[in-house]
Amino acid sequence: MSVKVSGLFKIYGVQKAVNGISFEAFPGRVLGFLGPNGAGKSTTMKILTGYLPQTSGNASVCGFDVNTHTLDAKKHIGYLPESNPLYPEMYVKEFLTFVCDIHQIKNIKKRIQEVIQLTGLGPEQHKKIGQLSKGYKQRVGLAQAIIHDPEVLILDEPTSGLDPNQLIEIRKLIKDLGKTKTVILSTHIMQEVEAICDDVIIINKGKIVANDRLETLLQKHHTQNIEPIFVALTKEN
Ligand SMILES: Nc1ncnc2c1ncn2[C@@H]1O[C@H](COP(=O)(O)OP(=O)(O)OP(=O)(O)O)[C@@H](O)[C@H]1O
Repeated sequence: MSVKVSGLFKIYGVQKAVNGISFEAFPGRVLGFLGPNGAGKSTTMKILTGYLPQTSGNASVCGFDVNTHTLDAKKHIGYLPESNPLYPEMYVKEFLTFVCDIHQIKNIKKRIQEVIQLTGLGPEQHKKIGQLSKGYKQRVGLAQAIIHDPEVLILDEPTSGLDPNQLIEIRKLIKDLGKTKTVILSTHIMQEVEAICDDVIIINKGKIVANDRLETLLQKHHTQNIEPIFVALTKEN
C-alpha cells in the first residue's frame, strides 16, 4: 500500500478531531474520504501531507513516516488543500514554473504544457491567477498537485466550485490519474463518489464508520446509492 494510517489521533484542546483512525490506500485506486462537516477529513489530510502534526499514532506515505521523514513523504504526494491557496498576483505559467522549481523538475516548459493540457487550463493560461474564475483556480490547484507526477494524490474537495461541464472533465482526469496513482479525495458530492471512487471511507466525529470497496458497501446496505448509507451512518441521534 502507499498510504498507511494507524491509530491516528488529533486533539485540539478537549476535542478529538481525529479519534483513533486506521486505514490504508492502494495504488491504482481512488479512495473517497467522506464525512459530514467537521468530521475530521481535512485534519487527516493535513496530517498525511505533513502540514499538521498528529497528537499520536502513525501515518506513512510510500513507506516514509510523515513525521520523521516529512520531506521524503512530501516528494511522493500531490496535495490540493481545501482552501486552494494560490498567489493571485502571479500568472498561471509563472506560478507553475515556481512549483516546478520547488520540485526541481527538468524540462519545465514541456511539463507545464502537459499539465495545462491535462487540466484544461489552455484558454486561461496567459492570465493572472487572481483574474481566474473559481473553477479555473481549482484547475491551477490540481495542476500544481500533479506537476511532479507524484505517486499519491490527496485532494480535498477538488471539484468544489466547478460547473457541470468542468465537473465531468475533472472527474475524468481524477479517474484516469487513479488508474496508476493512489488517490484520496474528500467530497460532499455523493454522485462523484459513485462516479469515480473504488473505495470509500466514511468518517464521523473523528471515527471511521465505514471502510469498504464501493461495490461491497452498496451491496451490504442493499442500495445502489451512497447517500442513504452516508445519512444512516452519520446522522445525529
Ligand atoms: N486549528 C484548529 N483548532 C481547533 N479546532 C480545529 C482546528 N482545525 C479543525 N478543528 C476542528 O476539528 C474538527 C474537524 O475539522 P476538519 O476541518 O478536519 O473537518 P472536515 O471533515 O474537513 O469538515 P468540512 O467537511 O467542513 O471541511 C472540527 O470540529 C473543527 O472545528
